[in-house]
Parts: sequence; structure tokens; C-alpha cells
Amino acid sequence: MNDPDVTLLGWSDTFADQITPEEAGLVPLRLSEVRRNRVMALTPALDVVEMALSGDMVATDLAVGDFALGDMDAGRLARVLERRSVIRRRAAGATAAAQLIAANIDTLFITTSCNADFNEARLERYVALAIEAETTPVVILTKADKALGTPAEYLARAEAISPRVEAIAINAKDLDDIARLEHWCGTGQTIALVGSSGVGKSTIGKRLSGADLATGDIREDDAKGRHTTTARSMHRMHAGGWLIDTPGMRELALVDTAAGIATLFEDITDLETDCKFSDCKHQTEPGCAVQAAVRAGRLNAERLERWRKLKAEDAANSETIAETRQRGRKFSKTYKSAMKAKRGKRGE
Ligand SMILES: Nc1nc2c(ncn2[C@@H]2O[C@H](COP(=O)(O)OP(=O)(O)OP(=O)(O)O)[C@@H](O)[C@H]2O)c(=O)[nH]1
Ligand SMILES: [Zn+2]
Repeated sequence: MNDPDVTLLGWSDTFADQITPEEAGLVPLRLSEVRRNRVMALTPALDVVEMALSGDMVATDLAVGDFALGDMDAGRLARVLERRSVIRRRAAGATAAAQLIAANIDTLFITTSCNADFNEARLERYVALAIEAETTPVVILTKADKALGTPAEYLARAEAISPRVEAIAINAKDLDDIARLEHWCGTGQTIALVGSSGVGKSTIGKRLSGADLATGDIREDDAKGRHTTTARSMHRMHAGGWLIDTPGMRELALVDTAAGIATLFEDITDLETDCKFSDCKHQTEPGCAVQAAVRAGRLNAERLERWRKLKAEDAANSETIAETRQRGRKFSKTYKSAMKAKRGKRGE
């Protein structure tokens, strides 16, 4: 398994260690597209192959970025390897179920601009999500060349979110600035870009990989300017790593991020343990250590409020999923036929 080509896929010991001697004849693959009952996958030679699922696999349990072992003679995936990280989101609609967006991402580039798009609450939500997914959050502040105020102000505000957050201000149209991102984009590394519309994700993606994220173009120019056909959602970066851009990546909502939120706001969760009542809501209760910290100027009241909102959002989303799971298949069928009838009425 020391084939140097394998490392090009982003393969590392985490995955090599999972292979049993009986699996030595199988080929490491990386999923680049997941369909209903088959997948597209990248081989160590970076060819895209179509593979069937093995009997016990369910497409909804697979994600772009997953590593798998392929039985190439049978044209079938033999096994999906345990992931290093996974990003989930709440699917749209009333039947909200957690949907896998991408797996094995090392760094999440949380993108916002040095202008009115900058919003601590939104950044915190993405950082909590990155922590939950076990990826490293890096905040990219674009449009530094047109900053409303100075880029340094935005850098300070972004880094104040958590000691875990590294922030970098760039002009996404400047190649020297883009080069400062390559540290996270080398061989063996996988990244993804999240952030609001118009903040510069496509601009960054295009410069890092040559891929046109905005159009989902699958024809890319390699370093020598030749056209190469690659996968739709996995883009090889010039620095050697992979950029994953799945349709769901652009509109992530929180789901089951309780642990990520608790880690991001560990100052508050630490304080909480000193409240007199174990179910303290930190409002007007006597002996509330959180409110005491606010009064003493040790905790920012706005930050407390953002933590409250984030927790409420996570709880609401997670509840919907638990409920949906309980209702199971039967509900899903009823819902689908109801939606079909609704669409029929609207003439779609
Ligand atoms: N001056 C300047 N313009 C930028 C910068 N980053 C992006 N832009 C411009 O902002 C516009 C939007 O950038 P996109 O890369 O399309 O933004 P996006 O995040 O991909 O947007 P969606 O595709 O809607 O999600 C484009 O006109 C870019 O050229 C920057 O750092 N400086
Ligand atoms: Zn309290």
C-alpha cells in the first residue's frame, strides 16, 4: 500500500491502517460522486471509474470524499473505509434528515468578505460545524483590497471567535494572496469552501484548482494548459491537494452540532458548571455564574446571546431529524406522495 500514487488521492496512514491482509488485492478509491445505486470514484491513477455498491451498502451512507476499496474485476466497491471527518447538513423540507455533504476534509475554508457580509454569528456557526466535523476551520476574509475599514479589524474580530480560529485576509483576485492559502492545499490535503453567495468562493476555487465551481464545469486545465477531464465535485488543486465542492456544500445548516458548539463556547460551558441550578437558563436565576460573569465584564453579553441562538437552532434542527427518523419509511412515502400531489396542483 506504499504506492506513491495512492497519496495523490489524499490517502494517508489513517486509511492504510484499516486494510486487512485479505483486502490486499483491492484497489484504494476515492468517491467523487454518489448516485442512487452506484458511485463515481477516482483511482490512484486519477482516472474516474463507475462502481456498483456491494449488497449491504446504502448510497445515503456514502459521501463524496470517502475512501473505499474497490474490487475492480467485479466493478464493485468492496468496503468503505472509516472516515477521518464528515460534514453533514440538514436536508431541505419537512422531512429533514441529516445528509452527508463530504467526507475526509482536512480544512474548511470559511469564507466571508471585509465588508457588510462579515457576521460573527454566521462565522461561529460554521466554526462549530467545522469542529463537529473534525476539520480545521480557517476563516478567509476576501475583498481585503476593498475593505470597509481595514482588513486588520476583520482579522481581529474573526480571531476573537476562538483560539482555534486562524484567519487570513486576501484579495482573491491576487495570485500572490492565493499562494498564501497553499499551505493547506498540498498533496494529501483536502479542503472545502463555505460561505455566503458572492464572497469569492468560486474565485478562490478557480485560482487554486483551475476548476470553474460556478458552472460545475468538468473540463479543467492542468498546469501545462492541457484539458483534462476530472470528477464533478473533486477538483485537484495546483498545490497537489483536493478541493471538494458538492452542491450541498454551499448552503450548510447546523445539525447535531451540540458538541462543536460546546467546544467553541467552552468559556460559557465552563461557567455553567458553577450555576446554582443544574438546569439554569442563565436569565434571572439566583446564583447564575454566567450572568455574574456578564456583570463583571468577563463575558460579552452579545456572545452569550449568539451562543443561545446557535444552541436553539441546533436543538430545533436535531429534533426534526430525530422525529423524522422515528416516523421512518412509511412517513417518507406519505410525504413524497403528498409533495407529488402538491406539485401536480402547482402544475410542475
Ligand atoms: N476586489 C475583489 N473582488 C473579489 C474578491 N473576491 C471575489 N471578488 C469578486 O466578487 C464577485 C463574486 O465572487 P464569486 O467568486 O463568484 O463568489 P462566490 O462566493 O463563488 O458566489 P456564489 O457562486 O454565488 O456562491 C466576483 O465578481 C469576484 O470577482 C476580492 O478579494 N477582491
Ligand atoms: Zn446560569
